[in-house]
Amino acid sequence: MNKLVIASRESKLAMWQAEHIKARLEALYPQLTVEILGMTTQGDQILDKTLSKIGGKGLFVKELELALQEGRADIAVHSIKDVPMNLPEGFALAAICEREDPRDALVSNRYTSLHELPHGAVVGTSSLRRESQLRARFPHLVIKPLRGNVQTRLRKLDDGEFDAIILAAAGLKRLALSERIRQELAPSESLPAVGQGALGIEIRADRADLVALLAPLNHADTHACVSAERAFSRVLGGSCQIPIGGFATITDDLITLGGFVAHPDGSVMLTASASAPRDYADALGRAVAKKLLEQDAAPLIEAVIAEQAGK
Ligand SMILES: NCc1[nH]cc(CCC(=O)O)c1CC(=O)O
Repeated sequence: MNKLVIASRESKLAMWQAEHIKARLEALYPQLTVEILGMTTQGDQILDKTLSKIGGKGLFVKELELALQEGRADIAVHSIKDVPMNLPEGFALAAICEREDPRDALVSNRYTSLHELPHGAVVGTSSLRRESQLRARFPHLVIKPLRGNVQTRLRKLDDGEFDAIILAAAGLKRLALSERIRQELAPSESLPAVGQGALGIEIRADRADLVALLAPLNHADTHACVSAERAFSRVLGGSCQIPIGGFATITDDLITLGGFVAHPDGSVMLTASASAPRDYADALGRAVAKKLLEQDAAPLIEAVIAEQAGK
């Protein structure tokens, strides 16, 4: 193989990620030419509705998968956070790359921490996960929807529409915008989204030729943690239609996974955690999900989905 095409969304962050993978592949394989095919997805076009109402994460990956299907591209680079827990038939994740900072970050032009935000302060986020955790701890804040790519969200903050916004630290760091971060939120304050901060490389499942080529991009520890998180979310039907978070760390080959599901208003917050050896990542994810189901997560999730559909 002497030429490889990467399918990517066209946002600055997605392009940074694609360029990053291109540079890594070219360093590994000096004879390989890597091109980037930028494309707009439905998720990028529909900005007036929250993701949970327009069909969720799949909208960011479908067009890229079509390019793989039709042979216009060989691999697709995604924020793994945006990749549905179940890939469509015929696709596979060939690598999960080393995680950037997994935390959520507070960005504001006036306040330097969540605790400083006064009664009635307006915080922008369209993530039900971020919203539920904020409302549970800070019921005096007003949460308003905020969509668009990272630059769009920062512009809306700077235009004065919000007192603060919450973004993933990883996206800001990759775009060299870390100076915008006022506070990194510890996982105990804002449990990250499943897969947050990690990149996933998707291929057509029949492209066995790519598996060995991409193997050096896989990061074993990140892969183990993200597998546990995704197995957890998969059991609970995780998507951006429900407030759900899952975050795993690994030390000495032992993975520790914490997860939650909640009501968007923060009135109910079910949490669970467990540890397991690295070879049992999927089983660990399922076990933590089972602990939540034992706390009656299923009727909560059902009620939340029904409420969201009615909005
Ligand atoms: N939902 C959009 C999205 N998908 C991936 C990232 C960047 C961080 C990452 O790689 O997880 C973001 C932006 C954000 O949540 O602030």
